Amino acid sequence: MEMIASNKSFGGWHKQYRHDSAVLGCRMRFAVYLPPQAASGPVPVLYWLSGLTCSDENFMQKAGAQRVAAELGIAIVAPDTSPRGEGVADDAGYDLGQGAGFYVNASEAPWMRHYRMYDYVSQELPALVAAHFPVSDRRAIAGHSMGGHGALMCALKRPQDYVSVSAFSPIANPVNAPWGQKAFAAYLGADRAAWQAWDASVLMAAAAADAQLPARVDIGLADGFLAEQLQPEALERAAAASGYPLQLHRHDGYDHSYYFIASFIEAQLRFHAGHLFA
Ligand SMILES: N[C@@H](CCC(=O)N[C@@H](CS)C(=O)NCC(=O)O)C(=O)O
Repeated sequence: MEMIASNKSFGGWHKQYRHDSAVLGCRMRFAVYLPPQAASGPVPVLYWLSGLTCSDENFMQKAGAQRVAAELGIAIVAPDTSPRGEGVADDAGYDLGQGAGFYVNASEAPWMRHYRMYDYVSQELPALVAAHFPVSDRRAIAGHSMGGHGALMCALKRPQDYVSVSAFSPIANPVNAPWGQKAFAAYLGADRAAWQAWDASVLMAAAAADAQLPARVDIGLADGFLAEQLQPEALERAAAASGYPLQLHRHDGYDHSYYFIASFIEAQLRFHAGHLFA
């Protein structure tokens, strides 16, 4: 692991690293924010999964999360959104291939060789972070859009690994949305039965009572992707079906951008703190 950037921020440190991922079979970059409290002992950690076209940098540069993370004493880890590199399969579209890994493990050629983002964000990266940084085993997960869905999916598939989950503008039901259908057809194949295990609304509707985590979702009502791609009502129906403790907040006038995320990241961080420090 090689450190490639280090910036002091609100008394803590933003750092970027490169490492060779065994799971993805390529060199990856990720970012960490370490709050000042990390200098004197282990701190809980929030994983942030970004949306289409993003890298580890969008959240760290645009969300303005460092001030509140420093106050609360929460580390934040932001991975990239796909495997990367010249030898890694790609597509000309912004919504498939590099920058658009959808946090699934691909089963189809040519994607299956590198696109194993679920295993990367839920297992390889947390193990690497635990080995190199002063973090406790209290872990939460959050994300935006494709990454909002990824966060919900990770929390639903591995509830034992997290204490809480949140999302901004998630693609709530990808098996029924154009972005999700395009990506899942490529990564998982034509058989839609195989897609179900990677859809947060499908998983939430079936979540057993003892596998449910506190969940907060924030949606902007002026988000141009809301009706066609995001479909938050699918998640609401799923939560109602299983009794899942989902808090869905709708915000008038906000769009899909980081201006929206920056406006409510404090609320999401305080939500997670209530569980990370419980
Ligand atoms: N480029 C796409 C949208 C991509 C997009 O909105 N990406 C979101 C995540 S889904 C994002 O966070 N973009 C990067 C940024 O705003 O920093 C389009 O124009 O339709």
